[in-house]
Amino acid sequence: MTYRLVLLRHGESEWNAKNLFTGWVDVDLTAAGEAEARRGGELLKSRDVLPDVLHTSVLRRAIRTANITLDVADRHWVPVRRSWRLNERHYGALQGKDKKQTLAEFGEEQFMLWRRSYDTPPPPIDPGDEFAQTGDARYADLPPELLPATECLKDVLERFLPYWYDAIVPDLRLGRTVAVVAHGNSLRALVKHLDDVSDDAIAGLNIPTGVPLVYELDESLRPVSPGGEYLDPQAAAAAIEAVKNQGR
Ligand SMILES: O=C(O)[C@H](O)COP(=O)(O)O
Repeated sequence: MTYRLVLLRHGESEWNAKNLFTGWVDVDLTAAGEAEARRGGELLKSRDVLPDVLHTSVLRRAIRTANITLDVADRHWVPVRRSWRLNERHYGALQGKDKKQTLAEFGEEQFMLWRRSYDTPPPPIDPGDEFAQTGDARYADLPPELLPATECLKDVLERFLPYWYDAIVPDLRLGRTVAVVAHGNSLRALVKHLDDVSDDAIAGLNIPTGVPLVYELDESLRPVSPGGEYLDPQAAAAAIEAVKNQGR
């Protein structure tokens, strides 16, 4: 038996369009991002990849992408579960900063370390910063030690995996087609786990906005085809290049 998993990064957000580091700042989709979400739903419907359950983060750009995509695929009625554990990587003191300016100020090596390395987090955000999540109601029940001030990708994987094993895997084992609608870096963390990508090689992996990535998983929940299959490979390749070159 194989298990079907659909990964989808939210559509273009307002801060993606402005080239700002976003992290846990709760920005909305742009009109283009909404159109990407609709296209994602059309692709799922046309390829008969129909989610039976969906897991997403507690951030608007992912939640709205999930709602639009499900609606277009006529799957608006399936259960949706939300967790902070699927949030984008917390970008620390870089939240709200311009990517181009950050590259110019700190140079290529530091920029790439903060943006794409496995275990180098950006500087922590000050709790009083306008882009910090201090007092955010959605994290009120979170033990303080779990609320990040910054994260590297390793941190994201460590807080994602409990949800993967406790919430997503049981849905897969029931034979359900499971959609995970999340963020560029939380999905990079999951892909690293699924495809066993090395700590060095993960720096070269980028996830496009709005293009469904379908994995068929074997009994050990390992991909039958490493890397999965984008339902629109051409759109995915173009969007991946755009993500890779952000800030340049
Ligand atoms: O949080 C952000 O800034 C974006 O969603 C992801 O940004 P990145 O592709 O620069 O990591």
